[in-house]
Order: sequence, then structure tokens, then C-alpha cells
Amino acid sequence: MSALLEVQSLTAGYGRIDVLHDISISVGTHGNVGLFGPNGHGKTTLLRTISGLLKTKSGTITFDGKPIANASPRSIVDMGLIHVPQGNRLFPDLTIAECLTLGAYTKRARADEAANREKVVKIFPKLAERWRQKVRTLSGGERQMVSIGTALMGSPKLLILDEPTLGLAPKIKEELCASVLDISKGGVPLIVVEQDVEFLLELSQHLYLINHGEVATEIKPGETMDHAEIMALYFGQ
Ligand SMILES: Nc1ncnc2c1ncn2[C@@H]1O[C@H](COP(=O)(O)OP(=O)(O)OP(=O)(O)O)[C@@H](O)[C@H]1O
Repeated sequence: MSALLEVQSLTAGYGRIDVLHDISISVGTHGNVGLFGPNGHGKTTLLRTISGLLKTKSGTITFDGKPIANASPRSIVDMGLIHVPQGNRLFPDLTIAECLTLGAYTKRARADEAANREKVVKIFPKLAERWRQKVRTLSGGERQMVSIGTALMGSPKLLILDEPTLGLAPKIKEELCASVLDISKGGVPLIVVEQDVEFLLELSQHLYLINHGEVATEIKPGETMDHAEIMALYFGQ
């Protein structure tokens, strides 16, 4: 698996506090990477540092062959690395249609706007039924669909999803998981942070357990680990 994203010896955090300590991960051009681990141990911080929202203190990040550590989030999105943060952060007074249009603002994505909109509607047919509805009137699940749909409008070469199923009711969660699997089958590689281990195992070929801001365990593509072993790692049994 050749690397699309390579994070090497990364240290980052908030103010004088380091949250990530010498962390290294690699994401290939095929297959998905799953990050899991206890709450508050640095998964979101790692994703935010990769997408330029947090500065690195040391280490390197390379995406699509180019260094991106400390580059602006905008230029990182322009390159095709798109991050859907935890707890959808959409503008509440925009309609679904307006959010999707906004997602295609980069020059690279504008060329594919119509085709990407079609893809989004195919993956999330529910959105087409509510095209002119404002975000603030949507359910949590629908908002998550808009968040991911907006990211897809940016023609991602790599899509980052931070806990996409968080807080969703079982039926809508199932629907969202199926859509995320469709996105992956459509050829977009993913980095996913997810608490639902079953879903994470179904989706990911490469797993990292993040503990105390470090990679505690790596399960490489081709290495198998069953649900019970993952749970044992997760809960430290
Ligand atoms: N804006 C911030 N300022 C200061 N400290 C922060 C900030 N955001 C997160 N932290 C701290 O960084 C540490 C790692 O948090 P992070 O959100 O990266 O963990 P996580 O593994 O993603 O957890 P979760 O699954 O709960 O989102 C925690 O101790 C948290 O309190």
C-alpha cells in the first residue's frame, strides 16, 4: 500500500501541553484507516493537526507527496484532504442545497460540481427530498449526511470522518454506516475515528489504537484481529 498520507514523529497539543507524542501513522491510496481508543487520548487532536487546524510542534506530515505540516487548512482542502469534524458544524440558516454548493468552492472541485452533487444524492437520497430545507430544521442524522455530503462536494482524495455515528439513533446510524461504506467502495479512502468497533472493523483495513497520545497498537492490512481482541485492547483487559 503506497502512502497517500504519512505522519511521522508528530508532536502537537494546546499551548504548552503536548497531547500527541511522537506519533506516526500511514494511510494508503487504497483501504481505510480506523483510529480507536479511549476518550480524550488525542484522536481528534491528531485529525485536527493533519488538516491544519492545529500547529505541529515537531514531526512531518506528507500528503500526496507534499509536506503539509502547518499549511493553512484552506490549502490542505484545496489539495483534496477534507475533514468532517465531530458534531456537525454547519451554518444553521443555510439550506441543504446551499451547503453542498459551498462544499464545491475550490477551483478543483468546481469543475466536478454537477457530477459530485449527483453522487451525493445517490449516496444520501434523503437529502434530495429536503433540498430547500434549512440545516437547523434537520435531524442529527440528516445533518451528518449534509456534513459528509458537503465534504464529498470538495472532490476529496482522502476523507477524514471524526465519529460520524456519534449520538445517532440505531436506524439512522445503520443507514449512515451503509452510506459511508458506499463512499469507500466508490474509491475514496477514509480515516475514521469511531466508537462502534463492529463498524470500524467492517470499514477499516488498517487500525491504530491511540492511547495517551501515542500509537499503542497498530493492526496492519492483512493482519486479522477479531472483535473480542479489539475490545480487550480497547478496555485494556
Ligand atoms: N481546544 C483545546 N484546548 C485545550 N485542550 C484541549 C483542547 N481540545 C482538546 N484538548 C485536550 O486534549 C486531549 C485530547 O483530546 P481529543 O479531543 O484529541 O481526544 P479524543 O481521543 O479525540 O477524545 P474523544 O473521543 O472524546 O473526542 C484531552 O485531554 C483534551 O482535554
